[in-house]
Amino acid sequence: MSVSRRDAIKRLTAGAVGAAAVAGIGGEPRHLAPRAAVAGDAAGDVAPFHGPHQAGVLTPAQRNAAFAAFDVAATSPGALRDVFRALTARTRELASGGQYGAGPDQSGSARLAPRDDPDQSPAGSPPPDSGVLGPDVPTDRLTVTVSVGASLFDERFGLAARKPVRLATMPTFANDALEPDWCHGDLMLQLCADNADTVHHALRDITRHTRGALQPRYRLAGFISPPRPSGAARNLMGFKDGIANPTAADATDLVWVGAGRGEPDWATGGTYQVVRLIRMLTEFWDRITLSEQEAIIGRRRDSGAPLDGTAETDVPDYERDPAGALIPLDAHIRLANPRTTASAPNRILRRGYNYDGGLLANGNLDAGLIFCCYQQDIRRQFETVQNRLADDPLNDYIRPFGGGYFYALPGVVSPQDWYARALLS
Ligand SMILES: C=CC1=C(C)c2cc3[nH]c(cc4nc(cc5[nH]c(cc1n2)c(C)c5CCC(=O)O)C(CCC(=O)O)=C4C)c(C)c3C=C
Ligand SMILES: [Fe+2]
Repeated sequence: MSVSRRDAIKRLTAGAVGAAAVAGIGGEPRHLAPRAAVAGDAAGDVAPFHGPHQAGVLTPAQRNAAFAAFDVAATSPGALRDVFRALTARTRELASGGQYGAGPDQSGSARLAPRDDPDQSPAGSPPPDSGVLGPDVPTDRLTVTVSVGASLFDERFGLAARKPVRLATMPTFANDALEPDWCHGDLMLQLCADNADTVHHALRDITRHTRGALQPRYRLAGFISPPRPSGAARNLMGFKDGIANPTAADATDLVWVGAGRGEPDWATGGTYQVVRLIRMLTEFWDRITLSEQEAIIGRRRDSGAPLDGTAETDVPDYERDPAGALIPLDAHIRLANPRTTASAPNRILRRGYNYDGGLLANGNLDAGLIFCCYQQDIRRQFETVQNRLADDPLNDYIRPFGGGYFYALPGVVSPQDWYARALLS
C-alpha cells in the first residue's frame, strides 16, 4: 500500500465522521423496489440471504470481493443494535436486487418510476443511490458476510461475557510485518459478487447508511481470475490456488460452530474467520527457476497437479513418498496438510482472493493474496496450519502485512430477524 493511498483513505474516513452529524445512522431508508429480471440476470444469480448460516462462506466464490474492516463509533448498546439492523436491511435489499425509483403499480408488480420522481429525491436531497449500477440493481450473486472482532467485546457495550470463547486478537507470526493501519477491527465485511461494480456499489451503500456509526478502518479489493485454461483459478504467483478444500459435506465438522462446543448460545450457526493480507514479493519469485517454484509449492505450475501426479484433482500420496523424493517434505501443500488422520481436524475452508494494490513506495508491485479461511476453532485449525508453515520456503517470497481474527455471525433466518439479534437481545 502506497503512502498516498493510505493518506487518501484517512482523509475519506475523516470525512465520513464529519458527515455523521448531517446524515445520522441509516438516514432515510433507501428502498429498492423488487423488479422483473433485467439484462444480465441469469438463473443462479441470487445468493439466498436468509438461512441459519450466512452466505459467502460455502457460496462458490464470486469473481470479485472487498474486505472492509470498521470500528464502531456508536457508543451505546442501542446504537449498536441500530448498526446491525441497518446492516441487515441494506444487505437483504442489495442481495435481492431491484430498481431505484420504482414502486408497485396497481397490480402490485414492480414498475419503473419516472427518473425525476420528486418523492424519490426531494429537491435539495441527494439521490437515493450512487447510481453506479444504473437504475437496475442486479443481484449478481452478491453476498455480504458480517463478522465481529474481539474488540467489539470490550467494555463499550457490556458484551465481554458474550464473546465467542475462541475469539482473540490476531497475534504477530514469525514472518509477519504487520502494519497497524491494516489490522484488526470491530467489524469485518466480506462483500463478494460476480462483478466489481456490484461490490463497490454495495460497500458504498452500506457505508452511506451507517455513516457516523461505523468508522471505516481499511479495505482491500480482491479478484479471482477465470480458469486459465481450466480448473482452479490462478494466484498471482501463477499457481492454481484453492484446489484442495473441504466441501460442504465437511462443514458440520470443520466450519460451523454448533451447540455443545462451549460457545455462547447466540453463536450457534456462526464460524470463525481469519483474514490475512499477504503481499507477494513477485520481483524475487520471478527470479527463481520453475522447478524451484514447483518444489516450494509441491504442485506443477501449468496443470496444478501434485508433483507425484498428473492431474489437478489427483490426491498427493505422502505415505508412498516418505522421504520427499517427489513432493519435498517442506513443500507448501505438504506442510499445510500432511493428510494424516491426526491432521484431518486441522483442515480449513479457504476462500481467498488475489489483490493488486498498485505500487509500493520503492516501486515494487503491491500485489498478493487476501487469504481468508473459515473454521470452527482458530487454534485447532488456522493456527495449527500456520505454525506448521513456520519454516515454509514460501515465506521468503511473501510478507503478511495485515488482517485479523473475526467471528462470522449466525445467519439471518427470517425477514424479522437481523444480524447479531441473539447477541444483542
Ligand atoms: C495458514 C494457512 C495458509 C496460508 C497463510 C497460506 C498462504 C498461501 N498459500 C499460497 C499458495 C497455495 N496454497 C496452496 C494450498 C494450501 N494452502 C494452505 C494453507 C495456507 N496457505 C492449505 C491448507 C492448502 C491445501 C493443502 C492441501 O490440502 O493439499 C496451494 C496449492 C493449491 C491448492 O490446493 O489450493 C497453493 C498454490 C500462497 C501464494 C500463500 C500466500 C501468499
Ligand atoms: Fe497455501
